[in-house]
Amino acid sequence: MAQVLQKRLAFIGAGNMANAIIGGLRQQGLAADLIYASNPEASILAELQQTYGIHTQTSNLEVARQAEIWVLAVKPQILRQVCQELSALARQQRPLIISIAAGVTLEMLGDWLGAQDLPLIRCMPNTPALVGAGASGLYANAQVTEEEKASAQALMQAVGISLWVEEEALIDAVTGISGSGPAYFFLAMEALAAAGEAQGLTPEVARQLSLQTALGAARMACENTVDVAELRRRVTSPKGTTERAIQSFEAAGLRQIYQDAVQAAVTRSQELAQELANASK
Ligand SMILES: NC(=O)C1=CN([C@@H]2O[C@H](COP(=O)(O)OP(=O)(O)OC[C@H]3O[C@@H](n4cnc5c(N)ncnc54)[C@H](O)[C@@H]3O)[C@@H](O)[C@H]2O)C=CC1
Ligand SMILES: O=C(O)[C@@H]1CCC=N1
Repeated sequence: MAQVLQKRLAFIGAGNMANAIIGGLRQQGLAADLIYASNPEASILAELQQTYGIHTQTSNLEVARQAEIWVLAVKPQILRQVCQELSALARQQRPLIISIAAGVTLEMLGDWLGAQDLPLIRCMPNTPALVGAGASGLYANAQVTEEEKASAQALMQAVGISLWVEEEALIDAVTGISGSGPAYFFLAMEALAAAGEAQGLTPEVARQLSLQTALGAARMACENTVDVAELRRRVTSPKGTTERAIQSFEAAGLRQIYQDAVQAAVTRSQELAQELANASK
């Protein structure tokens, strides 16, 4: 973090994910003065400015001009236009450019920015960054220096864990596991609460029991040195209630359901790359 504290950050696109990272950085004590964000919607910027005290502008160029690190946080389908808008400045200013867009390859980014020799990082974060519990995967091109890698690592570590992958294609796997992953756990919490309601609990009691159980299980899994499968076994008394529930999950093919769901997300990430490449032709 010490290194990033010296750097000015520009978030180009200030939606859900940028918000989560900015919120996490502010909670970690990063000075508001070092953070800039742009978005076409003035109302979004006003809220960000009010909540976090950061610099905001509707102009991407003005915000980018201020910063040494750019975080490209627009939807994949808009990123080409944004890169083209910033390309001359990128070549002149040579910031470290971090894209968090799903499915957008470093080669596409280089094409859209008009130069393949810019320092570019592909990063796949997730929204729990907002509460300092994010998980990010990172991949850098050959132009990124060790110092810049350390800055990107420190930036993402300020809001959670941050891991480098060895091949760019593995960012699609990261997207399928942790980028989209919070939604899988939210769905599990919704489903467990709904099952509680079906058993006669009030919605509020079912919701609280579901959420607290998810929190407790996640904390035990992360804070304990014991493997999660062993933690599961410790809940599962022989001939008891959990055993029946786990048998029901296994019979329904839950493990395969996870494999299929992650594969669907990874395939979509690859498809996005293909669609964006076709649209660039
Ligand atoms: N939401 C998530 O959980 C995650 C999202 N991502 C990636 O982050 C990126 C942003 O996703 P979200 O924040 O969910 O989307 P979002 O739609 O909430 O945010 C994008 C923002 O960009 C703004 N925008 C539109 N055109 C613009 C332009 N020309 N210049 C600047 N800003 C512009 C929009 O007004 C919007 O506020 C996507 O590429 C997505 O793949 C990555 C990991 C997780
Ligand atoms: O759903 C999406 O496409 C983005 C990328 C990962 C999480 N949200």
